[in-house]
Amino acid sequence: MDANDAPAVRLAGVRLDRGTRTILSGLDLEVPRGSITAVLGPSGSGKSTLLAALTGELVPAAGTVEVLGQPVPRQQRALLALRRSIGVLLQGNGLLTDLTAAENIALPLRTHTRLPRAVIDRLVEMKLHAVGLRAAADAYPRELSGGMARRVALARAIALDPPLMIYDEPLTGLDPIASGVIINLISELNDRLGLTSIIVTHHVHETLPIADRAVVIANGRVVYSGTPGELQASGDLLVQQFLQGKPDGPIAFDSSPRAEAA
Ligand SMILES: Nc1ncnc2c1ncn2[C@@H]1O[C@H](COP(=O)(O)OP(=O)(O)OP(=O)(O)O)[C@@H](O)[C@H]1O
Repeated sequence: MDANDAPAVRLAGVRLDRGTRTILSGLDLEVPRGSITAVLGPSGSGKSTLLAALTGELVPAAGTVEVLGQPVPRQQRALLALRRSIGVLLQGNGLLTDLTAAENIALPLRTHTRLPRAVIDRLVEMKLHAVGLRAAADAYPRELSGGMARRVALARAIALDPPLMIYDEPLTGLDPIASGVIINLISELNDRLGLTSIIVTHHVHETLPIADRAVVIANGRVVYSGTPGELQASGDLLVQQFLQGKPDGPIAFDSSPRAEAA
């Protein structure tokens, strides 16, 4: 299969350990190109661990992880090249406080390209425009609302035009209006720029409307993978417990595998 026809992400028989503990096992997943996939699951279920396997931070204990048509490399240079194709929006935004919004967005372009200053300035302007924040170019992060800061972080994550976007809890700490803006932006950027997006989140009800696929992980494995519509209709007790946020059911309230192993 041509690398461009391959799914954006493919996991086959993957097991992920942290130290001697198995966090997730039996992972078989495909994320189609162009899609938005919501990765859901209770706290401590291993969502961030799954993301770490996609970016090569965590080497699987078993199985294969392919991203953008190639196995995640172990060799440092090849890994860095792959990481440039993955835009990551982290929970804390990660903006540098002594740089303006525009300078924050320019940073990956300055670090990873040799483009002339004028071209970088133009690209930064385009990215700010893409997130609806052209007027905030010269503002420092402390001068921005939580929602605006998240949009600047998003503009920085797309600075190098990565084909794959990973969002780790993009709505955490935002009010409902700002959440709506971010979730619409994620959907719009995915469609307009032809990206593939993976959103790890607790915010099930805000995220499912823009998702093409949903994956639920709990108790160390994938308990659901399919469309959001089928997810809501699923009779699976684990899935229902998670969707309804009930403490009692097949997901242990403290779902950490450490508790299970104890
Ligand atoms: N670097 C690490 N070393 C050891 N254990 C870890 C490490 N990172 C995570 N874990 C453990 O792996 C398990 C899964 O954690 P992970 O952060 O992947 O879950 P999560 O679903 O992303 O949780 P949350 O929704 O709370 O962010 C947890 O029990 C956690 O304590």
